[in-house]
Amino acid sequence: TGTSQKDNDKKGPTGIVLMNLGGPSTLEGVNDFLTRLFLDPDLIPIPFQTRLAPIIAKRRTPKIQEQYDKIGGGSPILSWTEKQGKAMETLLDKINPEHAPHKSYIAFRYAPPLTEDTLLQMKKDGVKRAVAFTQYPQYSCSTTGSSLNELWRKSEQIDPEQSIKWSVIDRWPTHPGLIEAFARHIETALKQYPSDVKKKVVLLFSAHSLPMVVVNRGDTYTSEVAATVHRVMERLEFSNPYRLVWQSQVGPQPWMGPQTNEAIIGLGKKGHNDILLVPIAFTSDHIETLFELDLEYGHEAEKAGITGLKRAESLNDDPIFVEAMANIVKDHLRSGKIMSTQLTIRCPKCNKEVCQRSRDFFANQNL
Ligand SMILES: C=CC1=C(C)c2cc3[nH]c(cc4nc(cc5[nH]c(cc1n2)c(C)c5CCC(=O)O)C(CCC(=O)O)=C4C)c(C)c3C=C
Ligand SMILES: [Fe+2]
Ligand SMILES: [Fe+2]
Repeated sequence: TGTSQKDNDKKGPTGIVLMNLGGPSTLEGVNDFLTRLFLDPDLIPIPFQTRLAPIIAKRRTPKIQEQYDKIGGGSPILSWTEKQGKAMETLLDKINPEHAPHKSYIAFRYAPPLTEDTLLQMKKDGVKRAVAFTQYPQYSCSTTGSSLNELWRKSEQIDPEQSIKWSVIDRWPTHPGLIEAFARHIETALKQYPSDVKKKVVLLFSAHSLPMVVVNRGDTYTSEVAATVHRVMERLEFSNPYRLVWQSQVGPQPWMGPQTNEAIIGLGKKGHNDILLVPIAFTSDHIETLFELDLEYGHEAEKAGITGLKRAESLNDDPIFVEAMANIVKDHLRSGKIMSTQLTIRCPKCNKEVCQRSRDFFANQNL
């Protein structure tokens, strides 16, 4: 009929918004990146935040600039995300023609492209249906929760008429494609060890740590990371000894442990010379893999006499991983669900109701 033809004309592409923390592409971008990060109460609540955040960021900038300098002058996360998005989009048009054309967008929380710029671009492109697809496989209020809250706030400003209908993929810690990609990267890395030590290599899964105050208010991140690890080990038929450890804690308060660097040294003391680090909570390379794991811990291990420390490659633009991304989106779009899960409940001690707020926003959408 005439009406449905008109509706089709107005349809526009299906927008797939890849949400992540982001990183500074250049050294000049480090201060802005850190300022946005320390301004985020969903990540770090600080008293007098708007006044103190720029001061803390400025003080920390030289140290972090030095780290980005050592990994090539900036974070590679934007270029990896662009590659992943383009490849996913092409694949989706093939495997999911009923929602074609798909168009991928990026919304970083602390570095360009920021949520507001992406929303403006989506309106320009005539997007009416969009999926907020977190790039953190495991949910945390401090990461995906923060990104969803930002999307909620900026949508109210930029799209008050709600011309874009949203749905959310908020976690995918045990997706078979993700597990397969991790498992293959581990198998590839294990081949670099001599055949007589291969079975003895300790797989040290390493995830970004979380402050214990966040863990203790019921954040699901740590258990979802453990779920990923368990599935990967199942897929590998528990071929090697393994542990889950936590890296990159900042500041003096208690964080989830054991710490990755202490675990490496501890294993060394017990006579384990062959250790494979597996970054398990972030899919692309970033400062934590390239600087902290490779350079910093690599150096510490060397000093302790450990000669067999290696790292599994990040998933980056691995076709198996990109296929997993496309399948996650396809299954989600076909399910007709507004949230990929309904697990995002109010944090018992989270006064800001960060998770609840984003759920209410998306639950009110009529797809
Ligand atoms: C799944 C990943 C991450 C979780 C969980 C996470 C929680 C978290 N982080 C901070 C504080 C900082 N994080 C910083 C950098 C940073 N964080 C992640 C990932 C997670 N963070 C990444 C990938 C990066 C680096 C980006 C890159 O390009 O490499 C920083 C800035 C760097 C620094 O100053 O050391 C801070 C600060 C908290 C407090 C937190 C949980 C509440
Ligand atoms: Fe972090
Ligand atoms: Fe919360």
